Amino acid sequence: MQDVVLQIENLTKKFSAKQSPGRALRNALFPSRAILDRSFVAVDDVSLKLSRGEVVGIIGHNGAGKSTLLKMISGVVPPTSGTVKIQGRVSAMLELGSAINPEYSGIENIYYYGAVLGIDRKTMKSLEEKIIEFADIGQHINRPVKFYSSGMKARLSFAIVTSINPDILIVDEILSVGDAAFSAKSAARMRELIGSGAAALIVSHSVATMTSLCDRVVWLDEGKVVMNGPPSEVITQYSATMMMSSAARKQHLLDLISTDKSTPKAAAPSGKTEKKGISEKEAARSEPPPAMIVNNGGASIEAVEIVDEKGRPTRQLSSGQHYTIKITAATERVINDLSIGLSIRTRNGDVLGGQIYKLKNRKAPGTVNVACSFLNPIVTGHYYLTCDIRSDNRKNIHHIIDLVTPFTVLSPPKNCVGQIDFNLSWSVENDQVAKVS
Ligand SMILES: Nc1ncnc2c1ncn2[C@@H]1O[C@H](COP(=O)(O)OP(=O)(O)OP(=O)(O)O)[C@@H](O)[C@H]1O
Repeated sequence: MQDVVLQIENLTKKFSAKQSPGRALRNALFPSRAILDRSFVAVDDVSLKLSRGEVVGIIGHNGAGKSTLLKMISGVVPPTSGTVKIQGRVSAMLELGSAINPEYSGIENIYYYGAVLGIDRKTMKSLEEKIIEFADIGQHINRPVKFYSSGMKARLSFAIVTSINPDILIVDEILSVGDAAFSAKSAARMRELIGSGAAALIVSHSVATMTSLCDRVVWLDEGKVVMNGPPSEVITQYSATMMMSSAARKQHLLDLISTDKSTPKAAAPSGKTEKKGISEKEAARSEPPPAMIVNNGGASIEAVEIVDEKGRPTRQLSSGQHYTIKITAATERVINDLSIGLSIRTRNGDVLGGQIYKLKNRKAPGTVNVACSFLNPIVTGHYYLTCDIRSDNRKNIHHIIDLVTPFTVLSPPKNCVGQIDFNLSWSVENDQVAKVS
């Protein structure tokens, strides 16, 4: 297929676990009981295709092999076996700041990073102004990068790697490093590149990034592809394993890997997925699926949505405005002492706040619509809702849905720091001016 810009086949990376000096001495003293070096497989027989105009996300727990895979594709780490075929120019932003020289200034790094990407000085000179404008770090551009914050490094690196109009853009966890405004700007720049025919491979731990940017998501675990398919399906399964015990998780992953190999839809995911006339990316952006964690039956959360003051569903909130979270719950039988729990979670999974609402005893099965209104105190950022329904003084869990209804708060600048506007009321109580004699 001529649109394929990246094709990797059976890619494997083995690292050999280094012997510690203590182990070497022990082995020399007791050769019959020597513990030999064991090689460790970081990426295990991965095959993948990437076509023009496609954004593929890679998710997986820490140590799953995501970065090693990107490094092999970028040519930084040689594979142990397998092949990588690339059509066109690759521009990679790997571990934050890894291609940046900390002793050089931002400007000098434009040329240094350019050289790493194989771009000559003259071309980088013509891009310098554009890069500085996108990075938008003011006078810091003239200071050595060793004094930069991680957000500044991300801004500079992203500005450089996207300036050269690559055919394949490879980005490792950048979009969660910068602030909300920079994340939005980076996402827009990425869409612009994709619109002009590039393809992108991104690693992120952010479910929001995956659902809003990607056409397809590849889930890696212990170096193996567990699933490769539409973001909604992969993220739902991935999120579901998060709360499982390690034994249950292992079994679940084995089931998924075997299903993935035998299911053509999941195993051969090249090209875009269409869903009722709109792309999966659009579908996921407008209505991300619930990531179900626990479903013990009896009662369930059927829907969670945020509406503005006029009752319009929204995912773009502003600080200081009134919103209502509408929850639809259903009960299958008579259950007393039912309560609904609602919390707002950050993109890292931390709970920003939440509350429990006790429902009146229900005499028959049915549906109940609950609304909770609030004056939004959040200033900026990306968030999710987690909602549950429980009984018996919260001890009996019927249903938990996690990481649903992602929303963004982008408010006009105020004199606030942090995520919450406490709406502080300031006054001067005593202002004595020393008399000048
Ligand atoms: N140079 C190396 N030598 C030995 N082991 C390595 C090396 N690089 C990575 N590994 C190991 O390979 C495995 C995969 O690492 P990798 O960085 O690719 O994971 P990851 O999915 O990107 O993790 P994270 O989400 O934490 O960044 C890990 O167990 C890591 O310790």
